[in-house]
Amino acid sequence: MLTAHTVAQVRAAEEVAAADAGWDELMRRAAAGLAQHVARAVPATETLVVLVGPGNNGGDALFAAAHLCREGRRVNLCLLDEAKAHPAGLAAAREAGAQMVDRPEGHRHVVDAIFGIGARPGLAGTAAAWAEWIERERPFVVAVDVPSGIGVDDGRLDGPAIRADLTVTFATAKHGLLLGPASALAGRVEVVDIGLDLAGEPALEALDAGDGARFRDAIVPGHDAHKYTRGVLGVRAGSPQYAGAAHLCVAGAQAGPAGMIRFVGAQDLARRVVDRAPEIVARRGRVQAWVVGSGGEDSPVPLASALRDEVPIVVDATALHHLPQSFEVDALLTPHAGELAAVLGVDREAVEADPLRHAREAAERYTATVLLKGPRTLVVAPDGRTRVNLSGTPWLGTAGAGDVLAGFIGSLLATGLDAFDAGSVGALLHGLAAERLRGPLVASDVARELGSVLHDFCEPRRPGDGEGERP
Ligand SMILES: NC(=O)C1=CN([C@@H]2O[C@H](COP(=O)(O)OP(=O)(O)OC[C@H]3O[C@@H](n4cnc5c(N)ncnc54)[C@H](OP(=O)(O)O)[C@@H]3O)[C@@H](O)[C@H]2O)[C@@H](O)CC1
Ligand SMILES: [K+]
Repeated sequence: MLTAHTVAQVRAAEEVAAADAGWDELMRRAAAGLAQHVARAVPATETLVVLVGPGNNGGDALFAAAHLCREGRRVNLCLLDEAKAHPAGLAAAREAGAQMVDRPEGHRHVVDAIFGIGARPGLAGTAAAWAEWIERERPFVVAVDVPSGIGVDDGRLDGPAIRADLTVTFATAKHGLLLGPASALAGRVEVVDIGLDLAGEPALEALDAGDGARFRDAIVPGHDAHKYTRGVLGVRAGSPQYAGAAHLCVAGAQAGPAGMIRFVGAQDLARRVVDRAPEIVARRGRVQAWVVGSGGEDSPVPLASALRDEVPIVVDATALHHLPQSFEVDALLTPHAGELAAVLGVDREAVEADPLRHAREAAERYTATVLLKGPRTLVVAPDGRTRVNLSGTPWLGTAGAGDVLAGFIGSLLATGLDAFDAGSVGALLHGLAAERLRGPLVASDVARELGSVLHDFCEPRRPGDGEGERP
């Protein structure tokens, strides 16, 4: 799992660590970690150019340059302002053999240490010209801590910024590496431990494929499990106009861990669902969770009726039009930006400009977890805990993908995960399924892939497992 914190949180933790270890030691750790990552990512035969700004971000990179020179690498330095470059770092890099150059042009490998967490968004002057050169020539770029020029805390872009292939960030990721338009400039994110203690601080989290162990016990059936102990999911989705949504929501649910699915809907639709998926029980009865709304009729009845069961619920699509004032069960709302805008009575553009704030507002207002779909899906609990989903590809922007997601999350909910975990695990695996399929893809493909993605998440191969044991 990747975690991200705000600049204020990082600064406060740095003060504490520096009081103990000293500022020079923190920079030494940052530089050593940075040098290691650069050495791994860039072939030893290539000449690097380091773009050095006026602050400690430049200092980190200058000490890293000294490391790399001592390992026999060729490193050139391009200073934004020689008078302001970190003096000790500059001396160390030059003594180790780094050469000064006037411009980065001609290099294919770049270290961006213009600005770090001390920066305002947007680059100007020479730094902006460097960003434009990178945009044009697309050398391989390693950003130090953050790509220079991004809004570090909000992921905002306000003018030119550096586009990186790899960001080597210190202590924790920063919000702008995971959220908003800036997140598209971060590339792969690697975290270097410099000894800051952020353990008690609320964090923005991003689950990854390696996090299955913490959910395995809740998801994988034990040896004595039967269909009812695994959880029963009720699905109330689809309508005469959107019969496909019922099939896709059910397909997503069937890929999940619940033991049984009940489908509730008009007789004709229910018959068609059972024709395609004979495992489905088209009869009311007890359920451990509900999914309501995907492609469903636009009426208050389905949600109100499901809420009477007092079990956790996924509220999707048309059901979002009929929200109660506040939820008393563990609820997950799954809007996209337009739907969330309608829920909050604001413009879609406002939600797109600041998705996190709006998702938090809705979560608090309705006492529900909000899963805001988008290029970086957010999952926000009513108490403010927040996860961002980093998996997926743009091919996932396809009709019916949301119906599959709602069904799949419903199944996770029925099996016992809470809305926050079910939403974030569901979004992660849905995205991983799309990554495996590459593209173009359709929503049914995603539903078919999800079962095996869930299996690998919960029971990854261990070293020593025979190849080819599993299909
Ligand atoms: N503290 C620590 O212990 C550790 C810190 N570490 C490292 O330090 C980094 C933070 O360093 P930092 O605070 O010196 O800020 P940094 O981003 O390098 O530069 C700020 C300078 O840039 C200027 N400036 C900003 N924006 C601008 C703009 N748009 N256009 C033009 N100028 C702009 C700004 O000017 P000012 O706003 O003050 O006028 C100021 O002079 C952090 O990211 C990490 O890499 C690690 O070593 C671990 C230990
Ligand atoms: K940087």
